[in-house]
Formats: sequence, C-alpha cells, structure tokens
Amino acid sequence: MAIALRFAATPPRLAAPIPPTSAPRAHGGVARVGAQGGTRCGRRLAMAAADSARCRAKREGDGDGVLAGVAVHGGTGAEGEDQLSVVMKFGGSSVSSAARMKEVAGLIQAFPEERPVVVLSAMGKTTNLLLLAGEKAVGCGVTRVSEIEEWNKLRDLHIKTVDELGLPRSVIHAKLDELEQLLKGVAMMKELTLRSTDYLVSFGECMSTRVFAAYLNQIGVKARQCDAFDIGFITTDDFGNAEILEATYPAVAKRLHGDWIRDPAIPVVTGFLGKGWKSGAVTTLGRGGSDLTATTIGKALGLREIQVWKDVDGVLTCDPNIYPNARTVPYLTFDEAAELAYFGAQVLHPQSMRPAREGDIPVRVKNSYNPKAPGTLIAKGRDMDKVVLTSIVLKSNVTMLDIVSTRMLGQFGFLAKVFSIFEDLGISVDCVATSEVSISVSLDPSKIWSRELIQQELDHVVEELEKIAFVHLLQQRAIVSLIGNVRKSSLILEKAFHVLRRIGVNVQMISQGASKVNMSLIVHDSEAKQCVEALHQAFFEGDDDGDDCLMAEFDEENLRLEL
Ligand SMILES: Nc1ncnc2c1ncn2[C@@H]1O[C@H](COP(=O)(O)OP(=O)(O)O)[C@@H](O)[C@H]1O
Ligand SMILES: N[C@@H](CC(=O)OP(=O)(O)O)C(=O)O
Repeated sequence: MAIALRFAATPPRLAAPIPPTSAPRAHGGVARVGAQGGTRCGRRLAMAAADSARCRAKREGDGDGVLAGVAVHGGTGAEGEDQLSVVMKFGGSSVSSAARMKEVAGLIQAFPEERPVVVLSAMGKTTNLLLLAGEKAVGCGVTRVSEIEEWNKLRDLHIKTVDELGLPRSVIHAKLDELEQLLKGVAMMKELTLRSTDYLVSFGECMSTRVFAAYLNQIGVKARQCDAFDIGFITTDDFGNAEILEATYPAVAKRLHGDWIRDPAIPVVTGFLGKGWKSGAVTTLGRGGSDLTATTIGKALGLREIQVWKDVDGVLTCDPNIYPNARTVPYLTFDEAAELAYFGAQVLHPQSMRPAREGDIPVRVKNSYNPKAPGTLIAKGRDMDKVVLTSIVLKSNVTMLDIVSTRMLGQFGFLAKVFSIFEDLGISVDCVATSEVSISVSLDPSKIWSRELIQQELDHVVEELEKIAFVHLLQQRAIVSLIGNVRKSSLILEKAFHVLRRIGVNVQMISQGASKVNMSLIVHDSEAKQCVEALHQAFFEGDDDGDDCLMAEFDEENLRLEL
C-alpha cells in the first residue's frame, strides 16, 4: 500500500533560520533584552534597534513612546485606535469545546474598547492526546494508526467543535490530514524524536487558533490566525523546552503591529510554539508555555496589560485539587508569582513572569468561567507590610539525596564536584541544604514533558556520587513551599513548625534563600497533603482578620496563646 508521506518523522524546515542577536544562555528562560535602560519608550526603541521601523518612530517624534508608529503606554492613558492594547491568553481549559469558544468570543466582544492580541492553547487535553498518540504510533504499525484511540478522540473533538460552531470543515481538514500523515510517518519510521514530538504537539495550537479565528470572523469580529513560528518567535533548538531568544521581541512587534496597521484584525496567535533558530523547525516552550507566549507578546509590543484566562479565580493560596478551601490571592509581585511557578504551582509557566517583569507589564490572572471575579493582579511591587504568607505550593514525588563526605571538612571543591556530576547527567536540583560534612538536595522530577526521573538515571547519579561520598537515596518525598514575606520568615517558620509538630510531621530538610520569598520544607509524600491542609487552615483560615484572610496576619499575642 502506498502512503503519501508528506511529513516524515523529521519535520520540514520552516524557513531560513534567523540568528539570535545574542548567544543563547545556557540556563534560565527568556533571553534578556540587552542594554536597555531608561524609559519605556527608550526600552522599546532599543528592542527595535535593528528594525527599520525604529527610524519611522523617530521621525514621528512621539516623545511619549512611539515604536514603529505604535503609541506605547507611557502613562498618559492616551491609547490610539492604531495600536493593540492588551494580550488575552486563554488556556486549554478555557477553549475545550465549541461552547467554551463561544464564551471566550463573548468575553472578547465584551471589551470592545480593547484591541487584544489573543493567544490560545490547544483545546482541552489535546497536547496530552497528541503525545500519547505519537507514543502509540511508534509501535502500532502504519495500518493501525487510524485505530489509535487518542488520535480518534482529538480528531472527533475538532470536527465536532467546527460543526457546532457552524464553520465549514475545511477550516480544520488540512491540519487533520497533515496530522494523520505525520502519525503514519512516525509509525513507519518507528521513531519519535524530540524534534518530531514538538512538531506533532504543535498541531494542537495550530488547530485551536484556526478554529477560533474562523469563528470570530463568522460572528463579525475581524480576526487573523497567526502561527507563532511564522511571526517571529525565535528560540533555541532545545526541543520540548526551548528558550525564547532576544530577536523575538523586535520581530514579533514589527509583524503584529505591521499587520494591524495594514489591515486591523485581532491576531489569534498559537501559544507554546516557536521556531528553532538553527534548525528552523517548530519548537515548544515547555508544558504550559502559552503563558510565556502571552507575556513575550506583551513585552514586545509594550502593551498595557497581559490577561491570562484560566479555569480558576486567579492564583490561589494553594492548589484547589489538593485542598478545596484555597482562596484567591488578589495581588502578587512578579517575584512571588515566579517563585510560585518555579516550585510547581501549575497555574503559571515558570518562565512566564520574566518578560512581564522586564517590560513592567502587569499580568492579570482571570477565570474565563467566572469573568466577574476580580482575579489576581501581578505587578512589580505591592504593599508587603501586612503580608505574611501568600501561598503554599506542593511538589510531590520528589527524590532526595543525602550526600555525606568526611573529606568535606575544611576541603574546597567538594560542592563543585557534586554539582558537576548533576550537570554531566543533565539532572536539575531543586532545593539544597549544606553542613560542614554533608549536602542534601532534592531533584527536580519534571524534566522534559513531565517525564519523571527514571530509576536508571537515579542509579547512575548515585553511582557517580559514591565515588566521592556516602550517598543515601530517599524517594517519595514532597516539597512544601511557603511563599511569603521574607522579612517575616521567622514568624512564618515558627507558625509552620508549630502546626507540623501538632500534626506529628517531622521535616526532613529545610531550604531558604537569603532574599527569596520562599521557604521549602521537605516531608514524606504520604504526609504532604495533610501538611498543606493544616498549614492552610492555620495561615489562611484560622484568623479571620477581615483582610481577605490572605495576609495571614496574626499577632505575637495570638501566636503565644496558640503555643
Ligand atoms: N496556586 C494555584 N492557584 C491556582 N491554580 C492552581 C494552583 N496550583 C495549581 N493550580 C491548578 O492550575 C490550573 C490552572 O492552570 P492551567 O491548567 O495551566 O490552566 P490553563 O490550561 O487554563 O492554562 C487550575 O485548574 C488548578 O487546578
Ligand atoms: N497546550 C500546551 C501549552 C499550554 O500552555 O497549555 P495550557 O495553557 O492549557 O496550560 C500544554 O498543554 O502544555
């Protein structure tokens, strides 16, 4: 049987690669925009340095900030019709069905004064379905691809959505055909590389945006579908976890603004995707990466606000799946939000705060199921005077290593040796605690695609470390991170340990940075949920202080009484 293999397991190059304007950094998230001090206007002009549009901006001579004709928000509040004003990002949960897409379109129509850039994730759990379909395709044989349950599910979901929205199926057919060919290609090659995995999962966002843009047009809201990899999102070639490069900012600004000026239509941009600068192939920004797409666009265009619409009333005091009494946190700083995300609060992508902080663009986390709820506003600063604890984050299934060396006493270079082993094996470390003769670390279980550290990797790391130290491997641990006011750390720890002692839980490791807003406690996995509940009750429910219970304000007197 002949198979039209239009897309082999190795996807095609998209276009000639565009080199980054600076070398990619080895670690971390979004590459920093270079020397940019000064005003917003100055920063944006710097971003557009290589851009011919910059000259136009100068010619027009808007002292309050004009980039290539974009009147940026220099605090005057004077927004022209000729500029995009906000980003509205809708996650998979917000666009999981035709009904949800209608709701989201309604939200966009409800703010006619806004000229949003819309960023969409894949519908519902499409990304997971694509990953599973790809894995199954590797082993199922070409003729059985059509039987893969996940492929059928996601195809049916998209066809049903298009039908229910009253759109022609042609909106989605080409992409579905390509996807089927790709799965057949994977089945034929019996191989799914990281590169082809990224190409495979990109279909989720490519389809949701096509459907949604078509729907907006149908209801009279002029919209334009945009693939992020075609509008200037340039990344490293780290498939599965690519970093956005600096060249992205001027490229995206130029493209989105240019399109808007030429023919105003709401851009509907694929979240989560980019283009590798060397390979020219589609890359992804790590799970939940659409938040990062949104903040990158916000910074690139210098927009007034970045809205991230979820299925919860904002950032909550803890994961509502762990403890349903979680409450909304009304205000957060970029640092607090980043810390929350780093330590595993699923609600925001760990790197997403960086562009917002650099561009000083406020991020509003809102609930698309409950738009009246005020949500969470994340900005540069907030009044921390009354803030004690902001949120509790739990990361489960963590592995801990106790590394003991008698040779560490008075020695130098031991820590360097330990960490070079982790570096060589590509394992990242979450928390660290050291003493004269020992070091305890917790290992990040979520490497690429949330794959957990497999036993073989752990055995390898232990084997290497045993060459220089005694090693104890402790599995099934959990990190309970207390995100709060570092200036009240003693108060937080005092109360936390009081609570933990009361429920009979022993903390196995503690880690707190010098000026960081989080304190991490490692406990046994089996006790972790109970810890979160008890801590939440003590910090957020115990004292009804009339201040949204969020500041967990409790005075010394109260504490003494409790003790
Ligand atoms: N501290 C927290 N605050 C809010 N939501 C949280 C928190 N921790 C975990 N979550 C989970 O994150 C989910 C929202 O994030 P996500 O699934 O990425 O949304 P979306 O798909 O809309 O982008 C919520 O449904 C909630 O279950
Ligand atoms: N669809 C991608 C990207 C994303 O950001 O999704 P969401 O916004 O639904 O978390 C994922 O599932 O990882």
